[in-house]
Amino acid sequence: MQHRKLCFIGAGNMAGAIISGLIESGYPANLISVCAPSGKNRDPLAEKYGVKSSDDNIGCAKEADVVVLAVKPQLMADVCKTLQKDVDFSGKLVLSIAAGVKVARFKELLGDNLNIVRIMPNTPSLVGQGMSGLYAPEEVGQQDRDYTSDLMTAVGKVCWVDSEDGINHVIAAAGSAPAYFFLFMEAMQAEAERLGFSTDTARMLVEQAASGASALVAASPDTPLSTLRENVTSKGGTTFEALKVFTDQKLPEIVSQAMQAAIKRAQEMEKLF
Ligand SMILES: NC(=O)C1=CN([C@@H]2O[C@H](COP(=O)(O)OP(=O)(O)OC[C@H]3O[C@@H](n4cnc5c(N)ncnc54)[C@H](OP(=O)(O)O)[C@@H]3O)[C@@H](O)[C@H]2O)C=CC1
Ligand SMILES: O=C(O)[C@@H]1CCC=N1
Repeated sequence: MQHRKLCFIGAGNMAGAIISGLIESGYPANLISVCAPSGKNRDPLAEKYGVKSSDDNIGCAKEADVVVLAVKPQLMADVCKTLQKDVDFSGKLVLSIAAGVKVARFKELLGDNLNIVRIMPNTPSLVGQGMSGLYAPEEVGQQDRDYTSDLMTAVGKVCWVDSEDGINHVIAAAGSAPAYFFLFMEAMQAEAERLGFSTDTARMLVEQAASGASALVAASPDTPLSTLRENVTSKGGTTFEALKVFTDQKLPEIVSQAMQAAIKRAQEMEKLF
C-alpha cells in the first residue's frame, strides 16, 4: 500500500485502535501524527508506537497528505472551523470516522471542493480484526479510494457502500456491534460467576466460547449461521431449552429494534451536528 503522511485529529478509543492496528501492520510510525488537546491519550500512543504526538491540530494537518477526523461528532464543527481558517485542503484527502456527520456538512465546514471519504470502523481494528464501511462521493478519485481501502484493510475488512445512508447501516451492523457482543458476554460471565466460577474462569469460559464460535463461522463461509446453530442444538437437549428462552423473549426482534435504534440516532445526529 501507499504510505502517505497521516494526521489523526483526535486520539481516543477509535483513533488509538486504528493507529495501533496500522503500526502492527507495518505502516511507518514516522508518517503518523496524532493530535488532541491533552496528552492523556496521545502520549501513550507516541510512547508505545513512536508516532508524533501534538496539541497542534493546524500544524499537523498542514503537514499531512491525509487528515483523519476522529473527534466526537458534537465537537466536529468547532474542530473543522478552526482547521478551515488556516489549512489548505486542496490536494489533501480527508477521512472522517465520525458517526452522524454527512459529507455535505463537511463541505459546508471545510469547503465545497473537499476530497473526503467517510469511514465507519469499529474498535476490533486494534487487533487487526476491524470491520469498516466506506463511502465516497462520486468525485473522489480511484487512487484515494484505493488508499482508503488499503489503509482500513491493514486493520481488518472493508465494505464500500454506494449511498451515504449505507454508513448508518454499517454503524448498526458493525460499528456499534462489538458493544452488543460485549453486553451479551458480560451477562454470560455474570451468570457463570453466580454459578460459582471465579471471575477469571467465568471470563475464560465465555471468551473461549465466543471466540470459538466466531472462528467456526469464519472457517465455514458456505454454512448458514442457522446450520451452525442447529449443529449445537440436540433434539430434547440443553441448547434447545436455552434457545427457547431467547426466542420466547423475542431476541431476534430485540436485535432488530436495537439496530434500528442505532440508525435512528445516527439520523438524528446528522441534523444536530
Ligand atoms: N468508539 C467507537 O467504537 C467508534 C467511534 N467512531 C467515531 O469515532 C469518533 C471518536 O470516537 P472515540 O474515539 O470513541 O472518542 P473518544 O472520546 O475516545 O476520543 C475523542 C478524542 O478527541 C479528542 N479531542 C477532543 N477535542 C479535540 C480537539 N479540539 N482537537 C483534537 N482532538 C480533540 C480527545 O482528546 P483527549 O485525548 O485530550 O481527551 C480524544 O482524544 C467519533 O466521531 C465516533 O462517532 C466510529 C466508529 C466506532
Ligand atoms: O456510539 C457511537 O456513536 C460510535 C459510533 C459507532 C460506535 N461508536
